[in-house]
Amino acid sequence: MSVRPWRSVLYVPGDKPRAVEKARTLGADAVILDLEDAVAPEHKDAARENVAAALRTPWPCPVLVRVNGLGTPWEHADRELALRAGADGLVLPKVEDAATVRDLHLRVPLWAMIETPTGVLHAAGIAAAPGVAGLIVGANDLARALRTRPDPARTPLLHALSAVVLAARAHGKVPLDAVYNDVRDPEGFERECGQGRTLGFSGKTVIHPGQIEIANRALGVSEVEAEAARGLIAAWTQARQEGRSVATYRGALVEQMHVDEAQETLALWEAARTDRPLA
Ligand SMILES: CC(C)(COP(=O)(O)OP(=O)(O)OC[C@H]1O[C@@H](n2cnc3c(N)ncnc32)[C@H](O)[C@@H]1OP(=O)(O)O)[C@@H](O)C(=O)NCCC(=O)NCCSC(=O)C[C@H](O)C(=O)O
Ligand SMILES: [Mg+2]
Repeated sequence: MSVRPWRSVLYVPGDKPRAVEKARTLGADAVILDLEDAVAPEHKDAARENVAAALRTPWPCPVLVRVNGLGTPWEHADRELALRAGADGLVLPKVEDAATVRDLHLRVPLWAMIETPTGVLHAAGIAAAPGVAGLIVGANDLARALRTRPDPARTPLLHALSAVVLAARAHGKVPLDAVYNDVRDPEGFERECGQGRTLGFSGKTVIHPGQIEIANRALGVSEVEAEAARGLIAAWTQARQEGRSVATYRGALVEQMHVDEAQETLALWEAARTDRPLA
């Protein structure tokens, strides 16, 4: 089973060379070099050059480039740069329908940001489009568009968050949760990571080095979980050897889907400990 962890995916402003270089060393599962909202209009050209330079040397993790959206003055130059410079994927903001994705005919995996009401309503079609590797929630834009009020439990966004997970999972794509804006609130961030994992997200997009380790822990497989997965598989194997179709482990029913889940858990646990060249 080939799996890759996406526990922490770090946005780095493309116009900050020092932050970009630092990002190589921070232990994020992937990095997004941002040309969009983190970069002011007057810095867009410099950011593009900086990102091109950063992509000339190898990275220890996948590097995606977030380009400016369709209809902006920068969209063509950004896309051209991401493709020419050899990014591992392109993050497209504010994707609203599958036709947009299909018309791009990209040669690299596309990560579609779902951050408008229309994008949420069309998330399943977007996830199904060829070339889409994953869906990323943009909760700042979405909250603004929905006119929700701030809520630590994210209650007003739960429907949309689940819609994104549902769409991505239905089509075998990776769902990534939104950023947590308060970089000085590790407890709140950890709570939100846990909520995202409970909802079914594979990982969390993060904006600060201090959030990476927390996301890797909260969305990763712990030693205790790996041990439980091994125990469950052993209980199942023994039951099958004894001719039984079902087993129990620690008092709970075990069926084939639980074994599949345990195997995926162990593969993720293993993958987080090894170098993972992109397939
Ligand atoms: C949020 C920040 C502006 C905080 O900056 P600052 O207060 O300067 O942070 P620190 O002083 O604590 O920084 C300490 C060192 O860490 C480096 N650093 C900081 N952030 C990053 C980063 N993201 N990647 C790599 N390195 C980083 C600093 O350079 C310091 O290093 P050193 O000088 O060696 O000490 C800032 O963290 C930041 O700009 N974060 C990224 C913001 C961003 O990318 N925003 C856009 C993506 S989020 C988004 O768009 C949401 C979505 O679209 C939606 O709709 O929701
Ligand atoms: Mg956004």
